[in-house]
Amino acid sequence: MSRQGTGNWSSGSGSGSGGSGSSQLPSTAMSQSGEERLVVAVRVRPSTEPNNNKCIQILSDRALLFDDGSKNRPRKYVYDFVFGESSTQEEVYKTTTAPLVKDVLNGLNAAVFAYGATGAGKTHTMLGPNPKKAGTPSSELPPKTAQSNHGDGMMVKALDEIFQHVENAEDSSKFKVTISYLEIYNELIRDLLNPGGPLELREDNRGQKITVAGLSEITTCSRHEVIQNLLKGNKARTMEPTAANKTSSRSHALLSVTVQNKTPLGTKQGRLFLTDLAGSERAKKTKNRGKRLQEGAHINRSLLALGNCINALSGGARYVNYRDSKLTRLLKEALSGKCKTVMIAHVAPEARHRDETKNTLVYADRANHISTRLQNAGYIDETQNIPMKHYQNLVSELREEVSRLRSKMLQERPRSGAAAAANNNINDEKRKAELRYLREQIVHTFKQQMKLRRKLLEAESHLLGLELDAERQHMVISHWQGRMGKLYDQVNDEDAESEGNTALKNAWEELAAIEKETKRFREIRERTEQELEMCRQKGVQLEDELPERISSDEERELLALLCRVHELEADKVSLQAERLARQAELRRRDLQLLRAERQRRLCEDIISSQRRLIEESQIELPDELKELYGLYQQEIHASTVNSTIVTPRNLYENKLPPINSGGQNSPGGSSSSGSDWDPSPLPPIDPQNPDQFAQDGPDRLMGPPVAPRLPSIATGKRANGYEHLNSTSSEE
Ligand SMILES: Nc1ncnc2c1ncn2[C@@H]1O[C@H](COP(=O)(O)OP(=O)(O)OP(=O)(O)O)[C@@H](O)[C@H]1O
Repeated sequence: MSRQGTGNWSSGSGSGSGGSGSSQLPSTAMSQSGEERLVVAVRVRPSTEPNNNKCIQILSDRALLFDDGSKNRPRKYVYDFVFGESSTQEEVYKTTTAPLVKDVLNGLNAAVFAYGATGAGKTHTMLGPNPKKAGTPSSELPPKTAQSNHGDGMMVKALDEIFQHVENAEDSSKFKVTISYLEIYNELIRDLLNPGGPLELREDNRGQKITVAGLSEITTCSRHEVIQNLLKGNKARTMEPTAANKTSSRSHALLSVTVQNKTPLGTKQGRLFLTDLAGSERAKKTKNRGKRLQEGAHINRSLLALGNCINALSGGARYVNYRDSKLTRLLKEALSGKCKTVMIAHVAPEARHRDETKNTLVYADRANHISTRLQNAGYIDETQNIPMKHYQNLVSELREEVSRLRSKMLQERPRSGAAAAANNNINDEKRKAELRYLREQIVHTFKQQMKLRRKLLEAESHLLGLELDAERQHMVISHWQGRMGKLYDQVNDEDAESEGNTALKNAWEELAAIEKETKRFREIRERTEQELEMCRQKGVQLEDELPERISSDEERELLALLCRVHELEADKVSLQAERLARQAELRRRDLQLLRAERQRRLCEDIISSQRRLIEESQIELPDELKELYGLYQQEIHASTVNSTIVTPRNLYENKLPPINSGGQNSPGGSSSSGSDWDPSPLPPIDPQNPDQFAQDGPDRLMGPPVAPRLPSIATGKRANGYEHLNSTSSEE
């Protein structure tokens, strides 16, 4: 067993793809277009009341009736699956989680999360009955003596199946299974495998890769060990008795299982996220006070953030705010389409719980409308910072082709009748013409292949550019929406005249155009890939005809020529990829700079305001603060001393650097405390223009919205040389 202190929560390149894997999920969940709906199951826990006063009636394995207690007719709800009170853990597992486990073993990502009001049965489904008190689950026993593991929850069952698969594999040493297990309690992340202080959530500057700093990851080949750890983690989880549930989970628990499998093509990686959410609750009903009440508030807030994301996603919103809680940040990948996701909503059947039950059913109904486009299954990408996988694939394809041709060259082929005859009569005109024709055909196919490869690369690079443009517009939107206290909302036309609204409106429009363009180029890429595949097959077919028609030496010569062409092409693609990677990196850094600049401006804004407050209130500065101002002064001094050209402005800045962006104060300009450091050690501010910074502040920086670097897309064409990619034909 090994522990690592990394805790990379997002999946890296091991991304999901629809289609493969023997999914048992309903056909409605997967459409022909590759769009995938979030699968929603509803489980009704057994009633705890002897009377038969229930608000739920099961109609079928997909539908139920809900009676809201009013005079209205009971409402019918339809989901992907409905599990009644007598449903077993095994049934729930087989239908919801087992298909995902198969996908994970195939290198895809998948997630299951249990949702519902407190006491509705989430923990029972995910962990089994009484997980805190659980002694030895049956699954912990060696397989042959296991009597029954019917009670185990989805987590144990999934781990069990994964390890069974590994044990049954021809070479189990090629597999690596890693788990991490955390809880979010009162918006703090705790490691359940190695309990200690709260852990920090980090994300890369593109907001794509989420990591939990210091989270332990346990890598093991032993099923026994991993389940032991899971049980240990469950015991460490925060659970307290409440009026609503004797063993109420007061935290969200997130288990991540990563399976790596070494294959001849590289290491496949799939990841399964299993989440037991804390239950939503009503303070009145749970009678919670003090600490319990505070916990409840945190739980509800994060579930509200999750609900907002579900609403936004189900309504087809283009921008979804995952940032409102740690839970949504960690579940971003599960919700946003990078993996197959199943939500198991839990409800209590008793009439007295009808309000909570209704909320859950409506929530689940909304979630049922979320559809996403899954990404292809992936291999671990060593250069995760640069999305150049496509180029690497192309280069390795070409190299594979070279080695295939080489081995063909070395093969001793039996001379066919035609070839032998050819050797006997070297001047046979007909044979020569035939050979010429064949050669031309082969060369033509290879030329075509090269052309298609180039087209693919161009489309890929254009898509990369669009991705960065979209990122830029998202930054503008999040900036203005945050600034104006709005979330997810599109701009209302009525108040569109303010600067912020104009910036937002433009950014949304720009984003819509970028999305349209992205869709178009994805289609182009898909078509080109298909054409390339057809072309490749044609080439192979022509090569196979060679031995029938020409002599061994001629064949070798031709194959050697093709090898050379491929080698040159592979080198060229490598260089091209490197150049594009650098370009992409530069553009990404541009974005980082913009973001850093925005933060810097905000900091300066804060410092200036505080500074004004200090001076106006004539507060004596603490020594540490004086020291910090001194350092700040030195920093600016150093940067101006390093500047080679001395201008009146940096001469002035040497002496008295303004705290804000500088340059606006006239040399020797007045500060509220005088024109020099004495008596105040503080840099001057301009009392004539207190809003000077506000004018030059981050709003200015973020708006007017930053236009994409690529030429305008409003015309439907980008004047950057990509128009030709619209053509679907691979003809010259
Ligand atoms: N399907 C089921 N079969 C048998 N017992 C169940 C089932 N579902 C729930 N229970 C029992 O109901 C009680 C409450 O369930 P559980 O603790 O799983 O709810 P929960 O939704 O996780 O609540 P909380 O959000 O407060 O943690 C437990 O005693 C549990 O054993």
